[in-house]
Amino acid sequence: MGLNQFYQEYKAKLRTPDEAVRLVKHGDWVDYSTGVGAPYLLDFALAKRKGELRDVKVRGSLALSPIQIVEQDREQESFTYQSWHCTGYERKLCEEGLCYYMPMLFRNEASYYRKYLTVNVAMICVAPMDRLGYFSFSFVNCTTKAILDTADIIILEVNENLPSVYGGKDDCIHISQVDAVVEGKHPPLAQLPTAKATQIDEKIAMQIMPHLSDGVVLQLGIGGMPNSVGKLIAESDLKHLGMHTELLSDGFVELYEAGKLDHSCKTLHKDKGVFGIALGTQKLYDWVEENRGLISFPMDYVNSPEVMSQIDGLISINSCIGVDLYGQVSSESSGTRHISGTGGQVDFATGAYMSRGGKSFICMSSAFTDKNGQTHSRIVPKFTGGDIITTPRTQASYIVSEYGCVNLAGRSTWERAEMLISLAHPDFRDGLIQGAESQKIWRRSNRR
Ligand SMILES: CC(=O)SCCNC(=O)CCNC(=O)[C@H](O)C(C)(C)COP(=O)(O)OP(=O)(O)OC[C@H]1O[C@@H](n2cnc3c(N)ncnc32)[C@H](O)[C@@H]1OP(=O)(O)O
Ligand SMILES: CCCC(=O)O
Repeated sequence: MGLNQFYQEYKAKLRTPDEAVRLVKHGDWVDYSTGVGAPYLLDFALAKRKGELRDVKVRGSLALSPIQIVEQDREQESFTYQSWHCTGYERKLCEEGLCYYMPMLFRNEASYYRKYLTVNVAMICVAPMDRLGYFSFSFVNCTTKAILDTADIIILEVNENLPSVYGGKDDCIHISQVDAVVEGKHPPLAQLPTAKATQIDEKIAMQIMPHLSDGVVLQLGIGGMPNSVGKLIAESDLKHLGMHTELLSDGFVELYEAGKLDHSCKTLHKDKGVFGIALGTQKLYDWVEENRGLISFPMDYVNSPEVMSQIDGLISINSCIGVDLYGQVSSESSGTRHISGTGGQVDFATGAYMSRGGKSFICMSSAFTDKNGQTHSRIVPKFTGGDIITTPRTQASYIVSEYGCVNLAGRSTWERAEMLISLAHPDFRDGLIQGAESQKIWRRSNRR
């Protein structure tokens, strides 16, 4: 078989975006690829069919740029959009009733597709085809293969800005498996810069440092705080660190540049950093491109607690919106206001617990100041406003604020209340004690 054959097949399947989106029918479920790999040309073309199509449901995730089927159809005449994990943009859409969240555990998302979901048309962005007819999923291994395996019709959008990225499993698709290909000019890749570390972030990171040692394997979650911890580790004396993370973010580039990250002590995938999706700045994207020290895997592998149980010293660092005195962790909503998603938080809390020497840290500043300048304690007696519980109290382990670090695992209700109140801002402690007393989780002998 001549190599030229793949180019011929590519040419035969090449369509304009307008031609390709003609494959969508009334009532279809359409899947868009995730994050920095979201389709751009196909989205614009599909949005042009507003008013003509009826009841088309589009699934997406971690959208960093405006989604045209939403923006061009705010009346939802033709399209309904739902997301597996909301960015700041999608959270605003949720508030306007233009986006609906799909609850999930990231390790299970692929199996939802394989077991239950219908995908009539998959629209997936990929790197340009290689000489053997393969398209790399680039920065978005994630759940891409499961979506494609489920889809009746596969349309690839080649994004010239997406590089080929090495993967251990489910990281590419062959031209022979595809129905249509589109190509065209794309804007530069969207970036998600890490927020600058605050003094409170640094104090929180200081609470975690005594739990780390040479050779530990890190997972850093989404948001400013986990990345601040990464920065502090980069400035420490720690060495020979490893990476096994769902989200590969800029914090890891800092660790690499500081000479800390060589994966040499890993008990699984020694010498290789493992990730599911890369999302950050162009500096991160440049580092990941054809980097033989990194391998992407699908989320049902990266986030599998059984896989994590084979990694000694797995340290998971994530953040949350608030915690109640029972130890329930809310990380994806504030009351009924949807903010982000469960993502991999529960997967990593479970897996780090199963890792020999592993630990799961969930971090927060003790208080939050809202847009009106009002300060609220993140530690509350109980959740009352519809706040979604992300990590249940049975799975919560180390909780960290700038005032300390406590381990809730195995602790009774009164011990939890006492430990969590010790993490609260002093201004809120008396109120929390009163709450604990009225909820009958405060011992007479508890410290005041
Ligand atoms: C496993 C891996 O490798 S990655 C997986 C880890 N995944 C998770 O942990 C999933 C759940 N966690 C998350 O989604 C994030 O870590 C978060 C949301 C908890 C924090 O992320 P950050 O980006 O640091 O959040 P940030 O401080 O910017 O707040 C996000 C929004 O929540 C709002 N918010 C945050 N805390 C509160 C609060 N206590 N009350 C009300 N609103 C709040 C903020 O105002 C902001 O809203 P805005 O965009 O309208 O201004
Ligand atoms: C990729 C980030 C999603 C999550 O929070 O798990």
